[in-house]
Amino acid sequence: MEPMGLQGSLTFGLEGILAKEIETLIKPKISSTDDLRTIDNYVILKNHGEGTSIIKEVGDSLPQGVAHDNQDMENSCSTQIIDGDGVFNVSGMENFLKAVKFGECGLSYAVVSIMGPQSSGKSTLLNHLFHTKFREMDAFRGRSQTTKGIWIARCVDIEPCTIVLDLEGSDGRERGEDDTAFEKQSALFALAVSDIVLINIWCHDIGREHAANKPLLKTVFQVMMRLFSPRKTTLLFVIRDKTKTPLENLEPILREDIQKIWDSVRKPHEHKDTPLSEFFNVEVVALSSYEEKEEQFKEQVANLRQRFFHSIAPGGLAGDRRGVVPASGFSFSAQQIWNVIKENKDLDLPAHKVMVATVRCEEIANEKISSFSNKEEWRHLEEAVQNGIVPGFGKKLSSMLDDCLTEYDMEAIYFDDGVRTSKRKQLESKLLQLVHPAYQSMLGHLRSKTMEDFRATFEKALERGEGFAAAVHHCTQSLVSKFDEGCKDAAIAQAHWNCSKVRDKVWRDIDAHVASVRAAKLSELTSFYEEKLKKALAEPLEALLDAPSDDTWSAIRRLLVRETRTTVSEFDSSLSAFDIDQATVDQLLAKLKQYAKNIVESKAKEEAGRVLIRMKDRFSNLFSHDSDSMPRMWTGKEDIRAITKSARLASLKLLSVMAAIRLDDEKDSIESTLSHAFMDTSYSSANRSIQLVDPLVSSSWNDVPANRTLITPVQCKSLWRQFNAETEHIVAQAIATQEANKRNSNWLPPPWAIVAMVILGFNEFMTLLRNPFYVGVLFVAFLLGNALWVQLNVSGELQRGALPGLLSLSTKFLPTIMNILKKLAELGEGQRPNTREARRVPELEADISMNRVESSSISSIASSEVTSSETGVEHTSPEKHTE
Ligand SMILES: Nc1nc2c(ncn2[C@@H]2O[C@H](COP(=O)(O)OP(=O)(O)OP(=O)(O)O)[C@@H](O)[C@H]2O)c(=O)[nH]1
Repeated sequence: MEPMGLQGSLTFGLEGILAKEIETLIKPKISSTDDLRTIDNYVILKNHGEGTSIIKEVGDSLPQGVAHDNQDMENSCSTQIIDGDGVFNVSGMENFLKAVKFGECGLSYAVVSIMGPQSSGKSTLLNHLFHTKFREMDAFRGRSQTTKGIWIARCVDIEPCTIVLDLEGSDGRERGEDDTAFEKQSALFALAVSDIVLINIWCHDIGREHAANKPLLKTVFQVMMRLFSPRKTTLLFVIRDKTKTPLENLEPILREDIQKIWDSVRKPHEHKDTPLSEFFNVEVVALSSYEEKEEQFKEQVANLRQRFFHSIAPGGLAGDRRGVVPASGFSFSAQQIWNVIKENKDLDLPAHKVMVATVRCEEIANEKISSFSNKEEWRHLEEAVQNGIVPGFGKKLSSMLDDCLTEYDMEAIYFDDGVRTSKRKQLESKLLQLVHPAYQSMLGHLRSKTMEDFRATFEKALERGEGFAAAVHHCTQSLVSKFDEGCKDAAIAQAHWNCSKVRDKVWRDIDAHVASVRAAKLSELTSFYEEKLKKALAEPLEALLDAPSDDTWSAIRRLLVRETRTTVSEFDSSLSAFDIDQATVDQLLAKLKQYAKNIVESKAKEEAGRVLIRMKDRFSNLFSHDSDSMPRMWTGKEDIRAITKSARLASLKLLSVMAAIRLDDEKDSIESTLSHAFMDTSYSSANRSIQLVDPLVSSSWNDVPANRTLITPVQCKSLWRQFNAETEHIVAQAIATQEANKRNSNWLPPPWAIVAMVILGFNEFMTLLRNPFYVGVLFVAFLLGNALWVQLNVSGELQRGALPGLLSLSTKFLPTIMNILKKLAELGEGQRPNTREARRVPELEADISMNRVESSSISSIASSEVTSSETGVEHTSPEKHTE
């Protein structure tokens, strides 16, 4: 089955012999598309009976010729690299080199080229010598030019890899004497790139004055002078159609011809005396005619072929070659050489070599960068490092970079040392530039992880109760050393990057965090001690300011100093755990001290706002109670004026105490000013008329600064006025009560009633006086009445008022009567024992006389009684009484 579309691809663009060949040779042999495959840009027809063939170059114009090969495609294929118009086929050249895997050869390759007159059997020789398939002229068509431009092919089965250039034949008419002639350009090109140059000459031309090969040789030698540094090329003269004259005879003649041509060539000054051997190794070989003695020809060619094996080894055909361009740079080198030749410039091969090395190393380096960035392993690593810390980051990346650099080294190994090294450095730096963001993100992760860990560890350490400074030190040390380890792990061997900047940032982060925690803790601590101080001061202060006196401010000062000292000392010792500088400590302590003062001041201000109530309370208290804190009874004996004055004085003192804050123990004249103004009546009245000199008409005290003033003079004045107004009614009430009591306590009838009673009751009075019984009864009644008066405290009770006095007396009357009767009864009882005692005296005397009689009989009992008395038992024994 003939594949659809294949027909088109085979015939498309094919022309001339090629089309004919395909039509006749290939097409009939294609049975399936399986016969087609591609190598790089070539469509290959395989296994069609005569080997493998390139049938089309994909995406490029069809080459002008395609060779058929009996071997595998990789072994040989021919390509036109420079066409007849001198255009370099760049893609053709590169595709060819790729197809024959030339780039992998390093320096282990040889380049052979062939020059010679047109139709002198060059292609025939190459095809037999190297098993290439250059197009040969059809012998039956006659001699005409078949090879146009320069063709390239790989010599089959020759090691090392040898490629051969087939040059367009010289036309024998010395076309173009100038350097721009294609013949000279191609000869220079062949000399510049080849290690061995075959020069085809007809045997019959040897020794002839006008031989066809003479212009060619002249050209070769002339252009050789344009190479600054010759490559020591081997010129292998191939004598074609040798006659019966032996080579031994021909060779000297030929060498003589060559020498003559060499001598005749105009040389630059520096090469004036340079021998031919300095530039060339001249070898000569003779071959029989291919047309007439084909077998001999083949045999001789086969022998010659042997000389191309290992031609670059010392002693080989190209053993002396110099300045070889590495195979991977060959294509570029050839292109550049051709460009220089086309521009008609001299060829500086060493400089050219450096240039090739520069370009090729650059290309290799770029390839390596691009292959590195597309590498799966690198992509994974780059992605992973975006998300977090990658353990072994440095090691992995270093190894990847190392691999990349090693690949570069391997590919660029044959290029100029200096160039290679400098390009390697560039490659390394570009690679490092490429991986630097990943390294930075790795450090970034390390930094944030370190900070995260530090926060957690530090918090735990503080929770455990570790001292602040100690916790900071230990956590910082451990985490910074962890960070350092992380940096070491992330370090890229090729980079020698310094992570000290990030390390500094970590330190700064830690410092900032520590500072913020320290500030929070200090604020907590300060609040704690402030609260403590507040608690310690508030209640005593309230108590002190509740009852202001002369001693109030000194007591407050003592309280303030004591509590401040205690709290500040505790605060100071707590601060020592924070390891902060002394200036800050002093500042904090000063702040706490100031806070204590502020508490006092604010409390004092608060109390100063209530001063009027306090003054009134104090006045009311002092006015209504006596010195024993007993409520006053306004009986009439009290000096209300004096009491009022004293109470006002006390209230005035309270006002003067509360008028200013006195924490500095400085004396002031507030009290004297106030008492002078309010209590000194003469002063007050005098000044009422001279308002201008009133010291209280001012918003500040003379000797007290404004910040310590709680109540200004003018406020004092207003307060005092209000105080007087609001306490006046108390005094008035007291005076009224006193008057009322005075009236109530006067119980005697008026004098006129007493006189009337005396006059009218004189007779009854006299009657009573004349009757002794009445006198006795009256006396007893007086005594009883007097006792009752005293017991009932009638006068005292009545002082409280008539009705309450009578009520009180009525309740006390009966118990008092009972009390009096009881006392009288007890009095009676108390006199009775004396009577009994009197009666007991004669009885005792009788007993004593009786006891004297019985004394002897009871002496024994007495002794026992004495014993008992010695034991300390107190009693009244008969013997004691006897004694
Ligand atoms: N007399 C003689 N003719 C030969 C020899 N080898 C080849 N030929 C013939 O010379 C003719 C030209 O052969 P090619 O190999 O095409 O010659 P060429 O030098 O490559 O030709 P151009 O590429 O056109 O310069 C052909 O007809 C060959 O048969 C030889 O050794 N002696």
